[in-house]
Amino acid sequence: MISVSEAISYEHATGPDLYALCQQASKVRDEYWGKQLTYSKKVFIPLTNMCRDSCGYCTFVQAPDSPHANYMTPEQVLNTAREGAALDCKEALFSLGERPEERHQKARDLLHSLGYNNTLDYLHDQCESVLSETSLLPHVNAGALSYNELKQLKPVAASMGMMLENISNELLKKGQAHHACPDKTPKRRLDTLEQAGRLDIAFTTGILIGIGESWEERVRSLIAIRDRHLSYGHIQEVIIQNFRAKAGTAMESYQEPNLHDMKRTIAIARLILPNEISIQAPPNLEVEYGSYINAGINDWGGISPLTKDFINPERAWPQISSVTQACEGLGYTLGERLTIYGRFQRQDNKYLTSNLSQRVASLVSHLTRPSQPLITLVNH
Ligand SMILES: O=c1nc2n(C[C@H](O)[C@H](O)[C@H](O)CO)c3cc(O)ccc3cc-2c(=O)[nH]1
Ligand SMILES: C[C@H]1O[C@@H](n2cnc3c(N)ncnc32)[C@H](O)[C@@H]1O
Ligand code: MET
Ligand code: SF4
Repeated sequence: MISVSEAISYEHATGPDLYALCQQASKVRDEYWGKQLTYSKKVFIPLTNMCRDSCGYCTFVQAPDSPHANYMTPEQVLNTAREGAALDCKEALFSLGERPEERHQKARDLLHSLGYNNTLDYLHDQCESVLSETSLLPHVNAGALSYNELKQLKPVAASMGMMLENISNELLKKGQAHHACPDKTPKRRLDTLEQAGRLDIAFTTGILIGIGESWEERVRSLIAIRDRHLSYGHIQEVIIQNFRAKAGTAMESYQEPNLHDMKRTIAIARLILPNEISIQAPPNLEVEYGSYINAGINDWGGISPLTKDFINPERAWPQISSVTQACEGLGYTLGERLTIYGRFQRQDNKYLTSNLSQRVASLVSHLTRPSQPLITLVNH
């Protein structure tokens, strides 16, 4: 494992130094994960786009006076899930704004008309409905949650997630990405990781890069994730996500991270985090996403044949056949996985309630196998 000071020393690595770093990370990936990359075939369910936070980079959030500010109805949720199931999707990704009812009257009114006082109760029931009415497995990405909230959701979600974003307190200051965002304080985000660990929830997290943090803060954020995992063993994947500047946001003119920065961060993540944690980077936020492979990723995250990426709606998903080609060109195969990784799926284990465990087991047999048989060269 790489030391903190060595990781920090790679801040400006380019040329041969960056190449060597990526080679080292790829070797570690190949030894643990082999020559197969994965993705999860999913539908996106943006349950509500209202939020009490206002992150400087976000276009997902809608102000309450916007005609687009809404909650999806139970019918819309089920229709999306059913259409996804018909297209062979296995995951329903619930992604939503945080506690909008604590700030906006409109959110309270809409929730009341749906019969609820609280977004997370509504989320719980919509996950339950997807579970009982379709074959999809819910994955919940609802931001920072308390112990009791996570506990309430665990029986209706196969896995959950929340991007740590970054542990930098500097980002909370005026003019910075997380100013006046109560759910983006490093304290609340780290506490969510901790509570998910106590509850044995297979958990996805990650860092958003290029939002005003320093390289050292990026490294320290990865170490903070590693430390929570070393206590509980519950982190299944870490997403390295590149900030994309969006028109109309506070950060519309902010510099986006470049490909070198992404590769450097992916490679450092692979070397900092324990091998069993999957390293994921999205293929729709970078034209040259194929070069993430040689930096050490083993997963592309969710890809949808039906719904757009509502968080980055201007960035279309590549065709799955294109991702397959990118993998094969570098000697890798592409295979489908479930939202909960294999390591957490064993029957009767602590990560899944028994009904979820059965659902997971039956879906495993329907996964699309890798694109082509692996040809192994044997050295005598
Ligand atoms: O399509 C997206 N999927 C996102 N996903 C879903 C991801 O692509 C996978 O579907 C799941 O992680 C399942 O492994 C997230 C999941 C999390 O738990 C936390 C953050 C994200 C962020 C995104 C995102 O920006 N866009
Ligand atoms: C769900 C996740 O989406 C990410 N997210 C939100 N806005 C952007 C953006 N402009 N660019 C890239 N990622 C973004 C955040 O990391 C959030 O936690
Ligand atoms: N609001 C949650 C978060 O920021 C999830 C969706 S972000 C568009 O973590
Ligand atoms: S990124 Fe998430 S928490 Fe921040 S404003 Fe958007 S929806 Fe809200």
